[in-house]
Amino acid sequence: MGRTIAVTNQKGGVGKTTTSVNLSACLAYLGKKVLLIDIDPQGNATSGVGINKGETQHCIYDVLIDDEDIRNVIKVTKVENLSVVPATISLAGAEVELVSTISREVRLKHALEDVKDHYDYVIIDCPPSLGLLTINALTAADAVIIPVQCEFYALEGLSQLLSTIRLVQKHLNQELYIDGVVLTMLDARTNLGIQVIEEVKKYFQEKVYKSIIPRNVRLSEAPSHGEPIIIYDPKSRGAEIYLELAREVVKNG
Ligand SMILES: Nc1ncnc2c1ncn2[C@@H]1O[C@H](COP(=O)(O)OP(=O)(O)OP(=O)(O)O)[C@@H](O)[C@H]1O
Ligand SMILES: [Mg+2]
Repeated sequence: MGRTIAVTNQKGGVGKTTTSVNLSACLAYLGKKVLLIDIDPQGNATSGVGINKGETQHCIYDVLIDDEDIRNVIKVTKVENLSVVPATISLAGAEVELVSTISREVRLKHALEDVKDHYDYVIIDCPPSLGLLTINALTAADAVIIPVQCEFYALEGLSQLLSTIRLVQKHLNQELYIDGVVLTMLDARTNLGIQVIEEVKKYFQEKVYKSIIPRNVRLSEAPSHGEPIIIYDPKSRGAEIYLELAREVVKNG
């Protein structure tokens, strides 16, 4: 049976999308069948795997709000084994529209029931908020990956995220667990980065992945070419480290 993993942190710009796209592509590279779900109205994961948002008719919005069959929304990507459920700007309205919708927290979970078992991994790229879109992701997921940026305010907001996860566990998804915390954008030249690593390890202990993602220019360039790093520059440090992370995730189950 496949595993569904939500990549989440309500803090903006910590590496959620970079991790979702590249972890998905690396899992696919390892021979796993992967479905990447973009549930962020910014649609960065969608364009990050080479899907043109302007030419996308249906997106995750139609699934969540209009009960469109998710199978009609899935698109194949140029990465073998990797498909995507795209997001477009129309999703921006969903957060408000969901409020008055029946079973508003379980819409994604129900939509995935038909397709989940066709994939080894379903990876969900969450928006930078703890609203209903993220709640849908946490309710549909088996596990959570939390990217934490190696910078001064790294731990800020994490207690709010953890209490949201606990609330979801209590009321919506008892089985939800944290697969791991991934440290991102490490600048190894600074002491600050090392301090943050120690602090995060003290807090999350063995939940911190051994693969720590360094700042890598190739990782920041790849999205503008619509390619995950494993395609854009497979020999780069960014590709190596996301492949290592993918192996850790596979080892976890
Ligand atoms: N390891 C890295 N090295 C260099 N640049 C990176 C790295 N990880 C992410 N970036 C860049 O940092 C920016 C933010 O990353 P990303 O979009 O993945 O964060 P996010 O958490 O998804 O943001 P948002 O909260 O807006 O969805 C992007 O421009 C991305 O290209
Ligand atoms: Mg993002």
